[in-house]
Amino acid sequence: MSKVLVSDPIDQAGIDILSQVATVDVKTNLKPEELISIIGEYDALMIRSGTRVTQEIIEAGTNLKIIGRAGVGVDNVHVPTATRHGIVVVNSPEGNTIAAAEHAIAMMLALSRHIPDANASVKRGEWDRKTFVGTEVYKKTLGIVGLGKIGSHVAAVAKAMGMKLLAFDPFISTERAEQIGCQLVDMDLLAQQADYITLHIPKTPETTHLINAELLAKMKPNARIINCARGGIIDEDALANALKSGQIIGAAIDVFESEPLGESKLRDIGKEIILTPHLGASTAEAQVNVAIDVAEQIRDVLLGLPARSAVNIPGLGPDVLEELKPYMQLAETLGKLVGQLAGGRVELLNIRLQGELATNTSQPLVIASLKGLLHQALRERVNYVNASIEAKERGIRVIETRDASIRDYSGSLHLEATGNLGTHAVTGVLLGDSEIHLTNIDGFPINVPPSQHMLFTLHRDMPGIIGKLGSLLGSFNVNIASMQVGRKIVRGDAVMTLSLDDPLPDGILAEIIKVPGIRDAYTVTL
Ligand SMILES: NC(=O)C1=CN([C@@H]2O[C@H](COP(=O)(O)OP(=O)(O)OC[C@H]3O[C@@H](n4cnc5c(N)ncnc54)[C@H](O)[C@@H]3O)[C@@H](O)[C@H]2O)C=CC1
Ligand SMILES: O=C(O)CCC(=O)C(=O)O
Repeated sequence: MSKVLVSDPIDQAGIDILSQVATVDVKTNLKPEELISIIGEYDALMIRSGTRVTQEIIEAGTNLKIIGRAGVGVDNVHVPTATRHGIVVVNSPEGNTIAAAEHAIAMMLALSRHIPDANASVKRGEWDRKTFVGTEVYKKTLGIVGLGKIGSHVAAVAKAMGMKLLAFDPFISTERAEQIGCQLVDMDLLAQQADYITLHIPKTPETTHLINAELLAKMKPNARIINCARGGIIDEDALANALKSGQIIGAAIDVFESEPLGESKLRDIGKEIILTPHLGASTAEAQVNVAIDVAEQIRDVLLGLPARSAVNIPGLGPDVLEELKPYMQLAETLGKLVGQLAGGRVELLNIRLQGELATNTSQPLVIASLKGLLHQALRERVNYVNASIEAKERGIRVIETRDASIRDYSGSLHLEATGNLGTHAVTGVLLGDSEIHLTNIDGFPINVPPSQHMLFTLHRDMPGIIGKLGSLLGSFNVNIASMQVGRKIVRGDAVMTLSLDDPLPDGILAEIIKVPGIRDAYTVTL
């Protein structure tokens, strides 16, 4: 049975799902060296934001197949190292969207009405109504930095509260922003015009210290800033100075450059600042959502299925994945087949999406084809995560083409591999929803389902040849499950496809090639 380590607190709903397929150990608050010393035992690691999954931890996780982040941000996982080692990294892109958006709104209102300090003062026994006069958000301008999932929900709620919305997000179209009711502006204009700024962007080299002394200086003197995205997007020293000097009047911060927050100038600021300990996702609902979302993906990957929200496998949204899963299986099978037919070192893989398949996204099919192609060389070391990198490192060029006009089946996939030993091509289709059929080998039409052990011969179509091959296989005690000949013209060249019950014994291929009329023979294990 597989083993999963859960190293941050996650909802029981997630543990229950993992327990269906694995032994689950929950060990929280581990020091990095403790994690390094035990991670080698585990097939999967499930975390929240508390565990930093460093390069060293990943390298020590020699059995790891998947790291699941129960949340959005994967900045606490060294994703390039995971990718390099073929480890899938998954997250829950939407499970805590509402929670984080509502926290940002709560922070904005709490700042505007001084709720934390008013509450503390009443609890101290005071009744001070003058100090805590607030401001309304109605008709004020909210500048949203990052108009993704959380930013968009913040926009919807803020609009309903009567706020004017500006947004800065270089990766979103004006039309999309308008749909959400936001005017897209550049960062400087947003800083100059907003009464409130709320951050909903990932931490990247471009966004690190995006809010710095220079930008804070451009903000209105009565402006407030909210960060429920990631620590480090705001320069904390610059923010502390801007608040102390009265350059801006308020900040509400949920995420910090270093967490848990240690010594910090931010702690010394009074009622102008609200600090929460990374609570954006901490709602009962969000924790159930992210735990289920990520646990299901870990379960699937441990069962050999692809994950729906892998951050290091591009282009696999849940809908796309559901539709393409059977085609990925087809691509992988064809990749294995053409790789073994080509033998030797493959230098070029041509992938053609045909018929209805031509309208689909190709990236997952390319990845699955490469995974199949490299299987012979790398076995279980190659997976959906590292197939593209491994192919690149081996100098395999990939050319993708589409031909919607090929209509012999509703959709088919054609792979052609060229290597130091020649070129081979295979075509396959799905019958029904998921039954794979091979429809062409090296230009010869066939119609056979793939099987674990297969033999292909290139021969002259002439009487007696099938019988001779059958007797030869029988003399080696190899049982033929099915056989089919594909030819273009009668008595011309032909391909024989045999499904065998057993693997071919060593040395038999050389004997097969000696049969008069047989020019070549290939054995394939799928
Ligand atoms: N405080 C907490 O507990 C939580 C924090 N988060 C954080 O909130 C942030 C936003 O999450 P989502 O909305 O789910 O992500 P998302 O991916 O849906 O949206 C992010 C948006 O930022 C934009 N963006 C990227 N680089 C940018 C740049 N340089 N300048 C301006 N915009 C840029 C993108 O185009 C995208 O629209 C993430 O950092 C995530 O980790 C998410 C959940 C909980
Ligand atoms: O796990 C948490 O509570 C933090 C969530 C978060 O920051 C995220 O999902 O990006």
